[in-house]
Amino acid sequence: MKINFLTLFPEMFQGIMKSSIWKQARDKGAAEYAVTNFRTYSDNKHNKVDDYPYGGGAGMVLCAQPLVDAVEDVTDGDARVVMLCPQGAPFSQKKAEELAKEDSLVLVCGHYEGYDERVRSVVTDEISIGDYVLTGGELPAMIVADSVIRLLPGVLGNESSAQEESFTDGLLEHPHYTRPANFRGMDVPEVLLSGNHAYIEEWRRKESLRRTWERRPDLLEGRALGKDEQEWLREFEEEGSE
Ligand SMILES: C[S@@+](CC[C@H](N)C(=O)[O-])C[C@H]1O[C@@H](n2cnc3c(N)ncnc32)[C@H](O)[C@@H]1O
Repeated sequence: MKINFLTLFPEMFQGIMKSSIWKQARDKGAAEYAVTNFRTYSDNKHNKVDDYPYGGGAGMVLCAQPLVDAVEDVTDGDARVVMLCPQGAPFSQKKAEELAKEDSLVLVCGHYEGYDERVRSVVTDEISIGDYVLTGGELPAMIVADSVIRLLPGVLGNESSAQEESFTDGLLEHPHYTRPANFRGMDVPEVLLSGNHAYIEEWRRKESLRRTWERRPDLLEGRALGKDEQEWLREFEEEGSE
């Protein structure tokens, strides 16, 4: 299996690749590793990979361009492209077993406030390692890779075998967008370009609820819903049944 890590911090992977099961897997020819700094794909003259969020707010957002170009360059068409993200599906042994059957895996490590929403256009899977927020996707990528590597045939040998962030207020965070306003035909929602902070705030609360309803309905169990939230939930349910 070839595992390619896309990261802004390649040095974080140096130790682990030379250690323990990771080293054994490589020595046995079961796993091959590549670590790619996606900053090298930036088409910005200063190699910038992040920008301010449309609609305002704290933190920086990873731009779509360098990441999408990097994914497209390192994949051979068949690779599973895994985005490490607190909003992804909870990681499990079952998922590790599924990934271990692949020949090629790309693990995308985010940073800052996360990704421009349009990075998702080149991603096949989104994985969260738990309901907490880490600084970057490097440790989660190592966790995912580690659980997969040890399942590869022959590797184990004789061994028997803050305020708006996700979960803070019980919901997943709303989608993010940064420049450009149109990326490969995908537009930033109009409201984020309006400059109207009240509308933007309302859109974010609603999309935060929608995302939670869509992805983690368990988080809504027992939640004391506000009047507007009840209304939005009815709206989502109606849209879903159309
Ligand atoms: C500070 S986090 C961004 C969190 C995002 N603003 C949110 O609230 O959903 C930066 C990066 O760390 C990684 N990360 C943080 N927590 C993670 C988790 N629980 N599972 C997987 N990746 C995580 C992701 O790659 C993410 O893009």
